Amino acid sequence: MKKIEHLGIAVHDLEVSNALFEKILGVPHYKIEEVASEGVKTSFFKAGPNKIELLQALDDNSPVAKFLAKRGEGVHHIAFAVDDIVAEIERLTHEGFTVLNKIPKKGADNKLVAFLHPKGTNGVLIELCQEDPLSKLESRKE
Ligand SMILES: CC[C@H](C(=O)O)C(=O)SCCNC(=O)CCNC(=O)[C@H](O)C(C)(C)COP(=O)(O)OP(=O)(O)OC[C@H]1O[C@@H](n2cnc3c(N)ncnc32)[C@H](O)[C@@H]1OP(=O)(O)O
Ligand SMILES: [Co+2]
Repeated sequence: MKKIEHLGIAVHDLEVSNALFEKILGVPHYKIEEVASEGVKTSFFKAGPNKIELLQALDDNSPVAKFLAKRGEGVHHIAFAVDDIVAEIERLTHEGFTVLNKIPKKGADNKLVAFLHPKGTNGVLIELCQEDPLSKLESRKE
């Protein structure tokens, strides 16, 4: 694990929470992105070298909707940056952690992501994030 890549915070209303976190952090969000495959709409802030990801559920089937219904708004996950997400998935699986998706999936902000079940991580949902090499190619095409 290289560093904390972002802190994910589940919110009911992205617009309301964008305004709140702009006040808290003193900077505007730099990106809003929907990740339909995860059932989330995200908003990103930079706080110095750190990143905050606000997450609103797109529908009731979203994992964030279930989290909000059960626990309300709050810290949802911690994401770590990794150089090689496939190797990390293999390493953590070998260590006995439950990796929720053995194949990395497309995340927000040009990342490939995977998640560890919180049951095996002291109740903290852990996300692994690797820069998506394809996103560099896509940005060159633009
Ligand atoms: C990818 C876009 C973006 C990015 O950064 O790129 C994201 O970060 S998307 C984030 C949203 N996506 C996910 O969270 C995917 C991984 N999460 C899941 O697969 C589920 O949420 C899962 C498996 C963690 C829980 O789903 P389940 O259907 O089992 O819900 P339950 O309410 O029954 O939960 C079971 C058990 O886990 C506890 N739980 C659930 N969510 C969390 C959480 N975020 N942090 C800590 N603990 C969590 C829940 O309380 C239940 O425990 P119990 O003791 O039984 O109450
Ligand atoms: Co995240």
